[in-house]
Amino acid sequence: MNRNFSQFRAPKERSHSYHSKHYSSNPGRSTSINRHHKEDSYHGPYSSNFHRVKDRSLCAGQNLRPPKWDFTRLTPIKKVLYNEHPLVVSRDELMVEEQRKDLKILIQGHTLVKPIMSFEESNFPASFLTTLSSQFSGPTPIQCQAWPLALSGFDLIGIARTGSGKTLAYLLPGLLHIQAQTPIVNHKPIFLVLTPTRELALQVQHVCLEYSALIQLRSTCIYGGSSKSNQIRELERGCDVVVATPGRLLDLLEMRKIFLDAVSFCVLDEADRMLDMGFEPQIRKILEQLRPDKQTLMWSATWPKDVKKLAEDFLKDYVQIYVGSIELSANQNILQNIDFCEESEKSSKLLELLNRLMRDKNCKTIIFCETKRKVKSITIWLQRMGYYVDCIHGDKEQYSRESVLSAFRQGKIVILVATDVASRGLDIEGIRNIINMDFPNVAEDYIHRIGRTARADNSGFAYTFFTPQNYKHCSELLRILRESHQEIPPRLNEINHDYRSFSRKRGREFEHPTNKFPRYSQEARISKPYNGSKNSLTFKQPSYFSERGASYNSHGSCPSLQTHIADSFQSLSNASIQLPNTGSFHIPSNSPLQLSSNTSIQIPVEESVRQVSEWNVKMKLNSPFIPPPVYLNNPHPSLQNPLPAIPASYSIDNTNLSSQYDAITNTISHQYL
Ligand SMILES: Nc1ncnc2c1ncn2[C@@H]1O[C@H](COP(=O)(O)OP(=O)(O)OP(=O)(O)O)[C@@H](O)[C@H]1O
Repeated sequence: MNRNFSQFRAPKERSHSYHSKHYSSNPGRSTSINRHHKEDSYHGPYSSNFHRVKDRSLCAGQNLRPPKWDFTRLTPIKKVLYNEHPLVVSRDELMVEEQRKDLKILIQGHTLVKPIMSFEESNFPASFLTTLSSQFSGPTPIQCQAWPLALSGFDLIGIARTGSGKTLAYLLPGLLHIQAQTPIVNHKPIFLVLTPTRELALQVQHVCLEYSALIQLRSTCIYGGSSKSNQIRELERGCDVVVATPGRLLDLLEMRKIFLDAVSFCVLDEADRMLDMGFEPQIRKILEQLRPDKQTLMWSATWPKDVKKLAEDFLKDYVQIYVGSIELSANQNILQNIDFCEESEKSSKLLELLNRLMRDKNCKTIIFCETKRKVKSITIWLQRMGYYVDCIHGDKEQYSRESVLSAFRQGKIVILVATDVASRGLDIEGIRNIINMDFPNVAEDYIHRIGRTARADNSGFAYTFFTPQNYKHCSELLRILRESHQEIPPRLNEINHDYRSFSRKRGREFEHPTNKFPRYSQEARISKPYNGSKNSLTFKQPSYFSERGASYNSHGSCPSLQTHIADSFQSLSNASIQLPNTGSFHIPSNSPLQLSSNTSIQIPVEESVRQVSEWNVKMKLNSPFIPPPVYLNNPHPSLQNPLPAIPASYSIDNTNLSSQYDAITNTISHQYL
């Protein structure tokens, strides 16, 4: 693209007659445009080569073919809309360099487009400026550089930390781009935003609605899990912007309910995530449907190699903007805590942590887990512990996902347990803490997950349980911590050093020298018959969070959970008792049980009562259960009655065990469960 910067000019004004005819009242708009173009005989690129869907079971987009473009008939795209503000013009190269340095902007490609310093310098329409100024004090660094570049018609790749305002960085130029184009037959969309998740699509649509209404444009959100017919009806009414997830968009394309041949401004938000989720073929199919001369923008907080390939294939002569660092980097306003522990310790550590965090009035927290099953079991467990918590994962119906998110936004829920479906792009006010129950499989996900806190200029906390199974991520984690100027835990350096030297020496999976237990046999169990009884004692190394370890009692409602005694006691037929590493146990030397620290024993209750009667066992709660202040502060009616605390420990002596058991069960289950 050969660009001469003297070409920069304001978007060509539409004639007054056009505006009054087409934009005076939104509802009538599509009809008037249809009328206006009735005589147009070019029916777009789909007219001859569209293949009807024959088999719905085939993967989405299977029947779509790239359109054949007749460039002689295509209306030229007006891409260059930028009019430099006199203040920007007056800054020389040196000043611009300084400015980029201050804002930590790195730019590759066309470096001549200067960043702006204030909303006024953007030359946006007055309605945008008023709204922006009423919400924010000035543009974020990515907005400073991306707005002038996007309005100058460049394809671009924008990489900036989580929560840095990337959504507005692409939405506002996109909306102005629509305004500058010649009106389209049938009110087809001109601006397309693709997002990896439904929640992100809805969120982008929410922001888009606010700004598109200011310039009388219409935006529609197309996403899976909700009614197609409503979305089709919306499309039939005509729209200028479509925010979509790839699967549903391809469905509607195949059904010929949407046509993308007029799209001349396309955004891939969280492109790397879309590839992670296996959407690459779908994205390629969709991009093939768009005009080849369109303007394309890709956005992410991280930029792995496979997305670069996609960019090479679909972007032309593009500019790359990095804010902060070229390497993947986390938001520096997040204080990142790493807790080195065993899998089996996570549950008690989580409780301790939540007890502490929930004392703070500002306590909105997301707990990320690796699997849907784990999300479900932790949610049930925490609900039983009395926390007001709900979850979101891919198995949930869409309406339920949306209602949980809405309750979380409104503060009716203060803890959200989630899979990575919530790790990207979600912008929810007031999230203070992120807990990584499991370290994610890739370091990028760690950055995105913790990026749900400290949005815009706020700060936040991240807590990550780091187990030996995660040691392979040591060096990446170290790099992320260093990049974001965090204090490096000495243990992490140690582990990294050991991991590298051990894996070099052995050429196999690392085992830390201080390992006392077989750390990689997550599900290793030893079952021993107990006195010939068919009930057996089960030694279990992993925590009850382990998916296969979770079991349910005869009522099918209550998970039998190790580690925390409250759950152990309320489970009637199958309970577990954590034997803490405190020496409060007297176990006869001839017992078949040989305990090691962090080992827990799962014993059916009947057996355990009989068994413990022979020993003198003192059982302890791992941490005292103190009702979180959310009960006291929360406006939700079910949470207004403060609950009494459960004592930190219960003693059971070897007399009258059943009645002691009943008493404790009553205290715990009647009050809390
Ligand atoms: N100029 C600005 N000044 C202050 N806050 C802003 C500004 N622009 C946007 N924001 C706010 O910053 C928050 C984060 O914005 P946004 O969701 O666009 O971030 P993001 O960079 O897309 O994050 P992620 O990478 O996590 O998706 C939003 O609440 C948004 O309203």
